[in-house]
Amino acid sequence: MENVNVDSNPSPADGDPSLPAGGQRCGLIAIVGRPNVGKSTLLNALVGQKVSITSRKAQTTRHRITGIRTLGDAQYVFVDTPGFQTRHSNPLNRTLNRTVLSSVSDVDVVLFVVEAGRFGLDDAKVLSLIPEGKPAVLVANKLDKVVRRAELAPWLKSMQERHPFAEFVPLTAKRPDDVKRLLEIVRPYLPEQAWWHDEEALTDRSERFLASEIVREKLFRLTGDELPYTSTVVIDKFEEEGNLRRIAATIVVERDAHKGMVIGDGGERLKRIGTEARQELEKLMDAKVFLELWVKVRSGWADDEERLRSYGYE
Ligand SMILES: Nc1nc2c(ncn2[C@@H]2O[C@H](COP(=O)(O)OP(=O)(O)OP(=O)(O)O)[C@@H](O)[C@H]2O)c(=O)[nH]1
Repeated sequence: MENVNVDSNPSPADGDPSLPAGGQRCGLIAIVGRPNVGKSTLLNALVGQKVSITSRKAQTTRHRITGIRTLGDAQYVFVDTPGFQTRHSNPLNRTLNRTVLSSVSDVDVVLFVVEAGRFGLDDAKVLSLIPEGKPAVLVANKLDKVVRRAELAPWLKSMQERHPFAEFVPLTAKRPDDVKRLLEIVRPYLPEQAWWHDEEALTDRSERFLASEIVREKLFRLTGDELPYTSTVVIDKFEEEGNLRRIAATIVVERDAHKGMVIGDGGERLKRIGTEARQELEKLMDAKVFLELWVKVRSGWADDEERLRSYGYE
């Protein structure tokens, strides 16, 4: 498996207390809220193109980093809160919610997202999981949909009574100026400490890593249980030309029979893997993606480097 290290900087947990902060700020941020309030939209806007859905930090094994944004002296590290489930209340979800509680406790600040002017039972359930002592920012999203702005003031006041929020930010996640303002508001809540990630690691290399992970995800999803997990994806080429990414990847399998599984009848399956991966990468990278996929048998001799198909040229 390709081993791309997206985190070349030591983390605080790696233990270098002498590392000078140099006026830098860095912290973990969780974005929580019931489904459909706009969390993904907000996250994408907050991190811009520097999305890294896969990297992990040693000191936050309970979190998956969903994105990182470095702006001025501050590095914002956005993390997942696994299992933040409100749709169904069953014993499993209740257990998950307890996990969430502890994972929310680790972060420096929580962005609690609701739709401006609305607060329902689902919102209340999520809010109840945020510990009182944790700095929480009320993000009242979809402000553009609020017709009567005058009614927002009393609503904000009622929200103030529900929870000791540190900040109240009505905004439209789709408006860049609003998102920039939110970053400025969050900045003081990030502890003064050295960045955990270097800026370079967040751009090209993490996109490269992202590409291999997305192809891998599609590969396993579309082949089901048939394909052994020893199969891997290697990125052979990753080129950036403005708003275009040219990516060539090789799916490496153990046996000829596995190769057949990946390719499928008449190349159908490989084609789907390529198409789905390309579409998702385009969304994540906010760029046009040309993706070429090859399949190679690791121990094979005859098919080495055989180019099977290329996709993305439309
Ligand atoms: N009008 C408007 N629509 C928005 C805004 N932010 C998000 N949306 C829309 O709201 C819908 C839900 O957005 P998502 O970002 O998928 O919401 P989510 O909270 O991540 O949803 P889940 O993944 O279900 O938890 C999408 O159709 C978005 O386009 C906003 O500021 N204004």
